[in-house]
Formats: sequence, structure tokens, C-alpha cells
Amino acid sequence: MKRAYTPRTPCKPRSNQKETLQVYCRLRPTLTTTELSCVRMISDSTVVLTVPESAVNFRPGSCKEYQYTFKRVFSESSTQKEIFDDIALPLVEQLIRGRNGLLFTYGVTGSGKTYTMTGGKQNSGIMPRCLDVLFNSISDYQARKYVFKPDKMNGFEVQSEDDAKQEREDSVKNAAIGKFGRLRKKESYEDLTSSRSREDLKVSVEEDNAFAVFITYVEIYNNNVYDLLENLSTDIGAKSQIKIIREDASRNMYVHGVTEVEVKSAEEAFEMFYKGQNRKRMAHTSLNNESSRSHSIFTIRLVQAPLDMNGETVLQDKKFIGISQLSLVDLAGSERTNRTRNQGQRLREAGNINNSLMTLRNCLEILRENQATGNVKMAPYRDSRLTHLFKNFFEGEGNIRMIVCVNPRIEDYDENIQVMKFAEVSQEIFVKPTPMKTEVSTIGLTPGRRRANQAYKKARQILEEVKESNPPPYIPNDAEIIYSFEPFPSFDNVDPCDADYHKKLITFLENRLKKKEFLRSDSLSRAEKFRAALVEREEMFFKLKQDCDAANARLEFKDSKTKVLEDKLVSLDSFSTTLKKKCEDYVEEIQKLRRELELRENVICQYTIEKDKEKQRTRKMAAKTEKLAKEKESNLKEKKNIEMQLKDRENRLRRVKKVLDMNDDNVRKSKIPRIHAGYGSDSETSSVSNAPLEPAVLETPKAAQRLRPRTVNTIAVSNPRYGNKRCNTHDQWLEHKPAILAPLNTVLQPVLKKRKSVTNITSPKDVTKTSKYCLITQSQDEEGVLETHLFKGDVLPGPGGGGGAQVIFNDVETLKQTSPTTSPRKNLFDEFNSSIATGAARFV
Ligand SMILES: Nc1ncnc2c1ncn2[C@@H]1O[C@H](COP(=O)(O)OP(=O)(O)OP(=O)(O)O)[C@@H](O)[C@H]1O
Repeated sequence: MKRAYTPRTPCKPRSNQKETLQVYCRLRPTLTTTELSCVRMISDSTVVLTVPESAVNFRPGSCKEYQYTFKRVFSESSTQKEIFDDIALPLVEQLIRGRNGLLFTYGVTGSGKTYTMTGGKQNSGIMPRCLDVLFNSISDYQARKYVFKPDKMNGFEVQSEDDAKQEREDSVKNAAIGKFGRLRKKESYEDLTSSRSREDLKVSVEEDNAFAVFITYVEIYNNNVYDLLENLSTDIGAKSQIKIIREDASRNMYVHGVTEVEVKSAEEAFEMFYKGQNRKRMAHTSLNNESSRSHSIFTIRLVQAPLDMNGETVLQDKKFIGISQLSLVDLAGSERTNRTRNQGQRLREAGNINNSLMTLRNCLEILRENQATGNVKMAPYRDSRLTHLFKNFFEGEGNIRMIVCVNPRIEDYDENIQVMKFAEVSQEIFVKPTPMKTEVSTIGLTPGRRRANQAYKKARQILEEVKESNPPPYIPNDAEIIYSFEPFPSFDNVDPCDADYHKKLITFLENRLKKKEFLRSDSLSRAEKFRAALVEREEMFFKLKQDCDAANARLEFKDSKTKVLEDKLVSLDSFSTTLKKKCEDYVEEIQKLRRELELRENVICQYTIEKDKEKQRTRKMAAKTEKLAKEKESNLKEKKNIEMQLKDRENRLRRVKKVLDMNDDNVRKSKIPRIHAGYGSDSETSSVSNAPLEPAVLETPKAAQRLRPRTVNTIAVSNPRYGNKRCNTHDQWLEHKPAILAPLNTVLQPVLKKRKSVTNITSPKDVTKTSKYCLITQSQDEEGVLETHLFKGDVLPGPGGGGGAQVIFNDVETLKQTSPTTSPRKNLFDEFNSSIATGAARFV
């Protein structure tokens, strides 16, 4: 076997504290048992590569082998647990002790880098196991969320409990709004966490410190840094921003503006990891179904700070904060493009991956050379984001470990050779450990204060629970446990002459003495403080007792006052009840009255309506009355006219009478029958009633004919002027009148000796046998005025001598009487009747 490359013995570290970069090799199992392998493990730390025929440097006939030595080589059958225990667990311990660590997997594509770093469901990789161990160790000593807060400049601040509480409440509200979405169900997080294999290991921690864990997850893709935990806007197609790498105040490199998530459990951290993993750029290539196209960097940052002297809250001083980080880097696989036959984007990605890996190799080579030769050649860290970000680690700060993953199949030989060479050389680089910032002794606080505080709280709780128990409860005194010293180192199998052991023992005893001294002085000062506090409490107690007595006296006084007030309250209560009752009665009464009022209002309303109607009727009546009054007035005027005419005629008649009187004698001789008829006005009536009437004698028929129909609206009386010469006592009168005639008695009746009254003429003989005819009609107008007409005429033989008769009317008389049913006229009517009666007596 020919050694192609003999690793140089690592350069002597300049200081004892320095360590070399540790490189491990892991062989991936072949897919099938028949698959040919070109890698062979010959010891725990050595592998041998056999040049296959397909290799570039294969020379026929020669069988070349290359041997490489690493810190440790893990065979194909090595478990994830073995890998973790050996490689990552020390890094977690160092993380808890405050030292930085960097672990990266390196190798050809498909060689098992992601598998080693993340693993699967049943075989958790390094990352979940690191989280498990970390949280197993610090879970009892975690600070409340947001007590430690990133200052956005790669550092942390410590917040007061109140501020942290406020921020917790705010974050709950923001989470409710749902801006920062949780993982989608379809993602594999739940599947992976539900039944994943967990680490039970625990590392001892500084109990008087409070811890908080923050995680970041970034990827370097095409030489750009992207934040995989960034809270992207909900807009469709929103892309994460390119982040830049900056140097902090302590000259450490960090990704500026990266999302740092505080996690309180491994599950929470794991959930965040898978959230980022879903965004990570993966692709299907001919060599790996799920090939990482970017370098992913998952960083766990552990922040710790001492508790205050009471062991209760974190010391509010930034300078005591200790920050350590463990970066787990899953590098993208190196690949030869002619083998992968990548094109387009995949080809560009491959180019970038290879470039950054090349830069990593260059930087480490220059670093190694510088350390070996003392040169100060500048390593091209800035050529790649990957080397730029971990510059501090490569320059010696922090612990670096590398796992070289090897797929032993012969197709990967050429690339594996390059990887092996680089990995072996990298082992020669030295790194120096970073000391933890916070040392207990520098703070000057009593160790064990967290436990002391817990014991104190426990004792108080016991006292609270059994306050009045007699005898007092037993309170366990944990002081010994709290302040106990570390046990003496074992003396078994110790060589008494071993100088190293002596040295260790002396150091141990010195530390123990120092601690004892510290505890004693601390105890004395505490005792002093306690005594002072006791005196102060005693004084306070005395003062409080006095206050209490005074308060008791006041209380008694107030009690008696209260009693008086209570009695008053009782009487007021009963009074109030009575008033309430009355009030209820009143309310009832009011309701009753209201109902009544409503009824009355309804009646009034109805009455008003009727009144309005009545008014309208009255108005109509008034109009009618007015109309009637006008009519009456016009009638009166007419009546007056008629009276005037009558008077005028009477005057004329009187003059005629005078003429007649003068020929009285002649008249008597003429034996003309006299007709007693009396009609006249009121004035005539009065004259009739005052003096006896003279019979009217018509000298000739012509004089009688001059009499015209006359209208009289006063009581009729017998008037001699109306005597008709033809109406002598020998004339046979036919009185034709209605069956029902208003009782006129003698008023309209001419005193006819021979008279025949009929209501209906049935035969002409009724007429021919008479010489005079009188037709009586009656009618009554609206005002109740009764008009009686008498149409008089002579009966003459009918023309031709056929035995018929004809009546020639030659006189008409009209009598108007007021209806006796109308009250104002009734008196007049009575007067008329009585006057008629008087007058009639005289005619007959
Ligand atoms: N030690 C192992 N035991 C069992 N299976 C393994 C082992 N290592 C890798 N594998 C399997 O090999 C396949 C490729 O592994 P992985 O994805 O981890 O490769 P990779 O180096 O990350 O590739 P790339 O660089 O392309 O991302 C996966 O299916 C993985 O399960």
C-alpha cells in the first residue's frame, strides 16, 4: 500500500489552551450489498481509498490506495447516537460552559451530510439531539421568556420582569392575529416530533444562572444569505430579503437583521427548524433525490446570566450576560458537473456551491500555513459568505469540528479524494477556546442562592398551609445541601508520588478553603444583616402593635356606631317598605285615573265631533231661516201692495155705496134679492164689529159684473157690497164642493135659501135644475195659509137646446186664512172665529 499523502504532525500549539480542528469521517452504507465500494475502514481513525478503474488517475496494472487518518472514523454501521455522543455532545457541554462551537458536515452530494445533521424520524441526527441535551440540562433554570432580548447587534439585553411580562402579553396578542404563521399540517414536523428518538442525556449547569435559548436558521444560496425564519409578508410571491454579514463590537461576525427566536423547549426549536427547512432550497438531482442546493446554518445561542442575591430574578446588568453559540452547518455537496449533467439553474447552483467550498478550502489552507510558518498571509474569507461568516472560528476562536461524509461507491471516488485531502489538512489548524464571561467569584454572590430561595419559598408555603398548627410544623433545613462543598476527589488507585495529582489536590483544597472562607464571611454578613433586620422588625412590630391597639379602639367605636346605624337602617327599611306599598297603591290609583281620563277624553272627543256636526247643522238652519225671512219679507211687501190695492178699491166701493145710498128708495122698490156676503180686511172686520153692516145692493147685473175676484187674507165677514142682483132668494144654487172642506161655517157660505150641495156631478140634470153654480176649492201653502176660492156663475141652457147646461162664471172670491195649527196665528184664528161667529149671527 502506498501512502499518497502523509499528514504532517499537527503543529505544536503556541499555548496549552489551543486545540486543533477536529475532523471525523463517516462512511455511508451502500445502497445494495452488490454495490462496489472504493473505501475501506482499516481502524477507528483510518480509511483507505482504492483507485477504481473509472477514476481519472487510474493507471492500468497498478493498484493504488490512499490512506487518510482522522480523529475518528465511523463505519457504515455507526449509529446516529454514536456520532452525536462522540462529536456533538462535547460541543453542547462547551456551549453550556459558555464556549462557541462550529460543527459542519462536508462531503460529496448524496454522501449523508443532511442525514447526519438532521436525521430522520427514528434516527434523529445531531441537531435534534443537541437541542434535547441542552434543554434537558437547563430546563429547571430557564429565565422567563423575553427577560433576555436580542439587541439586534449580535448582543443581548436583560429586561426587568415587568417589561418581559408586557412583551409576553403583546406577543400573545400578535400570535392571535396570526401574522407569524405556524407550520402547515402537511409539513413533516408533527410526524417527526411525535415519535422521534430523544436524547435523555443531561449536562450539569451553573444553577445560580438563568438561561435562555435563541435560534437562527439561515441559508447561503448562490453566495447570498437568506433568513429561513423570517416572517414573510402574507403577499403571494413575497421573497425573503438578502441579509448582510456584519461585525459586532467584539469583532464577531453575524448576520445582520436575522430573526432570532427564543425557544423554551426542544420541540419548539425543532418546530422552528422545520419551518425554516420548508423554505430551504432543495432539488431533485441525478445523484440525490433531495439535494441541498444551499449551505444551511442552524445556530443555537445560549444566553445566561447570574441570578441576583435573592436567587430570584436575573441580575439587571448587561455586563454579566454570557453568550455562547453552537452553529450546525449542513454544507451543500460538492459535485462534478460533468457527472451530474446539471443544466441551467442547477448548474449555476453547483458552480456557486463548488466556489464557496473552494474558498473554504483555500482559507483553511492559508490558515494552516500561517499557523505553521508564522506568516500573516490574508485568507480570502470575504470571497464567500460561508467563510466570511465563520471567519472568527477559523481564526482560532471557538471549537470547530468537521464531519466528512463519504459515499463509498466507486462513482464518487474522484470527488471523495479531494474531500479527504482537504479534510485531512484541515486537522492541522489550531483553535483556542473562548473563556466563559461570567465567573461566580467575580460577581461576589453566594453560590447556592437559587436553591436557598427555593428552600425559603417551600418553607413559607408550608407555614402558609399550616398556619395555626400546634406544635409548629417541621420545616426541612436544606442549608447543608445548598451550601455543601464538592466531595473530595477519590483516593483510590492514586499514586502518592504523582505530582499532577498533588497539584490537582492542592488546587481543590485551595478552592475549597476559598469557598469556605467566602461562605463564612457571607454567613457573618448575612447574620449581621439578619440581626439588624430583626431589630428593625421588632421596632416595627412594637409600633404596629400600638397602631393595632389604637385601630382596635377605633374599630370598637365604629362597631357601636355601626350598630346604631344598623338599627336605624332597619327602621328605615320598614318605613321604606310602607312607602313602597303606598307608592304601589298610588301607582295603581294613577293607572285607574288614567284609564278613566282616557274614557272621558274619548267621550269629549265624540261630543266635540257631534258639536261640530251640530254647528254645521245650525249654520245650515240659519242660512235656511235667513232665506225664509227674506221670502217672508218679500211676501209682506207683496201683501202690503195688495192691501193698498184693496184699500184703493174699498174707497172706490164706498164712493159707489154713497151713490147707491142716495138712490136707496129706488133700490127698495126694485125688489132685487140681497145677498149677504161679508169679506173684508182686518180694518173692515173691525168696522163690522163696531157697527152693523148694511146689505150691499147691486143695482144692475153690470154693476155686479164689475166686481172682480178679490183676494182677502183676513177674516171674512158678510159684506152687503157684494150683493149680486142675480142672487136673489128664488135662485136655485148648486154648491159644488170637495167632500172634505175646512170648517168655514157661514163665513164663505152665501146665505142661499135654495141650495143643493154636491161633491160630485153625476148627471147634467144636477146642473140644469139650478140657475146658479158655485164651485168651492181649498188649498194650503207651505206656511199653512189656507186659501178658499169660490167661483160663481150663472147656469144657462146648453147650445142647441139639447137639454144640457153651461155655466158662465162671473165672480170669484178668495179667502186666505192662517193655519190654526201655527201657534202665533192660532190666536188670530180664534179671534177670527169668534168675530165670524158674531158677524154670522147678524147675517143669518
Ligand atoms: N448513514 C446512513 N445510513 C442510512 N442512510 C443514509 C446514511 N447517510 C445517507 N443516507 C441516505 O442517503 C440519502 C442522501 O443523503 P443526504 O441527503 O443526507 O445526502 P447529502 O450529503 O445531504 O446530499 P446533498 O449534498 O445533495 O444535499 C438519503 O436518502 C439518506 O437517507
